[in-house]
Amino acid sequence: MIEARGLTKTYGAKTAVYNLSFQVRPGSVTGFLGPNGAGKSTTIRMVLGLDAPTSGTVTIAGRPYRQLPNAPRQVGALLDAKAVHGGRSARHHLLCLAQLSGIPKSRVDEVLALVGLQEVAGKRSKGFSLGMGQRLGIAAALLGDPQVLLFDEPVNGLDPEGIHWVRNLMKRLAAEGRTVFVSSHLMSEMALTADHLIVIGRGQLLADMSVKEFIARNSTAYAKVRTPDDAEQREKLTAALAEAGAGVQPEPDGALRVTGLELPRISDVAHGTGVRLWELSPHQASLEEAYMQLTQGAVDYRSAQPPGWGYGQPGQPQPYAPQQPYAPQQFAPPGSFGPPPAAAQPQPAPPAPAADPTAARETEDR
Ligand SMILES: Nc1ncnc2c1ncn2[C@@H]1O[C@H](COP(=O)(O)OP(=O)(O)OP(=O)(O)O)[C@@H](O)[C@H]1O
Repeated sequence: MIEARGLTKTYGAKTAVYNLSFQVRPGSVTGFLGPNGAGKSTTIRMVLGLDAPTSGTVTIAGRPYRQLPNAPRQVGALLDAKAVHGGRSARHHLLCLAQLSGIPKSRVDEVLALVGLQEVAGKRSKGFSLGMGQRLGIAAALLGDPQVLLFDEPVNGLDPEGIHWVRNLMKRLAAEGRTVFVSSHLMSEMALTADHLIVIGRGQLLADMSVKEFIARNSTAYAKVRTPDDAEQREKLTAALAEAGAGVQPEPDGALRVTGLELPRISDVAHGTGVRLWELSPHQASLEEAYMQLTQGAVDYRSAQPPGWGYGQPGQPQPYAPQQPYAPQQFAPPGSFGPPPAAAQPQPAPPAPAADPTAARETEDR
């Protein structure tokens, strides 16, 4: 198990991670999510003893990484797949690592086979594609047959077959009772791979719960209602639904997104106003939508998108919206067809978040 308690890391005036406490348990895949600059890599580096916490602790099996006896056989990590001596072959690279950690040579061919690199094992890794480099990094992480595995963006650069392979590998490792901690930006992939999520924003914990609970808490179920293609009918129904207490938003495809009323009630209202329905279907947000909802106030870098794009309410401008203060653990109650989660209430400001995303990184500890 990995356990962080009050983990904090500052670089000069910059607080990268603040008071983070969580546990990563064996037997499941735990996804580690957060917008760019949230502090994921810094956290992983502290778990691995590569950065020292400013305060707080993080342990693996009860000890800080640096105090673990024979750490490479207990903990495997993929951090930066490019951090390989390009002049060495894949086999040579793994042999060097094995030798340094007292791992038998025979294990090298085992992991090469496991990641599907046997045929190119004698080739210099500088000629490797991004995907092959990722596989080599994963092979290195598995070398010591460790119980605890950390993967920072493991599917980066992999093709669909590779992504599928990594997904199954993570699940298999967890099913063997290992602790698997994976950071990723690919929500759709995390939804398929992870059992549990730890989400951070601006260095602070936003959520620590199962994927299912995360989606239920951070998204609002809604009904999609489609009338015949007739503006008058649609307006009539919109007015009647609003009068019955529903929230109604037009969707880009002409349908209506209705919250706050159960499906039978929507049907009754439509019937009462004499509007025919061509569609009345329940919808639940995806992990990606739930994640966007939760982290919208914790992103440092936001790109311009046309209004109506993404999960926000159609018509409300997304681009250049002022950053909302975010409220860790503030959720709309789970439930069907409720109103959209209330905007996060202002919280005490997190300590010294980066105001200027273009500010140069300090190089301390790197
Ligand atoms: N050595 C350093 N010196 C100064 N600031 C740093 C250093 N390392 C990280 N930071 C800052 O700490 C914050 C967290 O960075 P970190 O790389 O941990 O985020 P991340 O969640 O891994 O981001 P990404 O998803 O973009 O990889 C960022 O604002 C980053 O600029």
